[in-house]
Amino acid sequence: MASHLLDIEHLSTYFYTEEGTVKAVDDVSLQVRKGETVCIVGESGCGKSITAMSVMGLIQGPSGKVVSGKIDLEGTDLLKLNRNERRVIRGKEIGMIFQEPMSSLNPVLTIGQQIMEPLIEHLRMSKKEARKRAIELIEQVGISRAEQIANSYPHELSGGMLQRIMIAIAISCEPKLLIADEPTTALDVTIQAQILDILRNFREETGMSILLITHDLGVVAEMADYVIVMYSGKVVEEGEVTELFANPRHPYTQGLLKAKPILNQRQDELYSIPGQVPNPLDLTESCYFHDRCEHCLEICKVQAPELQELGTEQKVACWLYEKEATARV
Ligand SMILES: Nc1ncnc2c1ncn2[C@@H]1O[C@H](COP(=O)(O)OP(=O)(O)OP(=O)(O)O)[C@@H](O)[C@H]1O
Repeated sequence: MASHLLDIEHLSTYFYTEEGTVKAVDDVSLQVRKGETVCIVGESGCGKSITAMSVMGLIQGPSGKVVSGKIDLEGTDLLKLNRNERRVIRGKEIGMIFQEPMSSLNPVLTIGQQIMEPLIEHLRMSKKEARKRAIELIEQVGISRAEQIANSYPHELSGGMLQRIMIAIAISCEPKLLIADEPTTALDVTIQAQILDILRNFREETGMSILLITHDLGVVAEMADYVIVMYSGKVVEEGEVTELFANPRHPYTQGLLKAKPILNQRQDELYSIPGQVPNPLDLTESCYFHDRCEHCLEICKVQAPELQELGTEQKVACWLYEKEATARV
């Protein structure tokens, strides 16, 4: 079995607001193996982005804080590094692509300058070398007229092109891990497929790992080896993609899969999970999904279930499987 590149253990990240404490990420553990794509899925507000921002060291204090846990990248606990060491890891070992490329690019620098920056800083390239590599990277992400694009400013490019440029920047130093937070959400489906192709090809060529955050199960089906389902800051189910899609155990995962449109099949009404994600300031000791769950038991209303292993590599936090889980121990 391939070894872990990223090992997150019991991570908790909170926001201390005037209204109370938001446990955005609450005791989350997850692993990403070398060369593997792990997808984190869940509805808006489940803690997917804050998990990624915690790995990147981008949680904004003083209100936001990683309160406990370990984020281990190939033996280095990132939470023990100082700001400068973290910045080096961020550009060189871990690349990140955000949902909105426009807000991550600098409007007054050319595309070429922005791709050159990490090459000069982290790989110590000369300006000339960095410029040459920047042009190659622009070509590598499928943009023609690379020279001309390098001299353009962000506002001159389309959303799909900007997202490709973000990928070029993120992969420029050949990171071991690429974190992509909803990288295709703002794009139309054709461009979305092209962007996913670029990521997949690059993964195959370099053997990097990808941590991909999405609410789109179509993207998960295309990209993931392993899936983590989050709900209200917690992992509620996880497993190999084929196993999880074939046999989803948690009622939340089942609902997400039911809500996914099926290709070539006309559905008169798309299913959506009834109710909403609970207010993070109003969480009790219950299973957070209980009031949206068709299978709610009495215990679900008073006690949250632990994440338990079920069979090969699937884990679920749900009282419905308690007997099955203990029987296997
Ligand atoms: N700066 C902040 N201050 C207070 N609460 C925050 C802050 N940032 C995020 N949160 C809260 O943390 C929780 C998790 O947010 P997160 O952005 O990780 O969700 P998400 O699953 O990525 O959703 P989305 O798909 O909408 O980005 C949410 O309840 C959110 O309101």
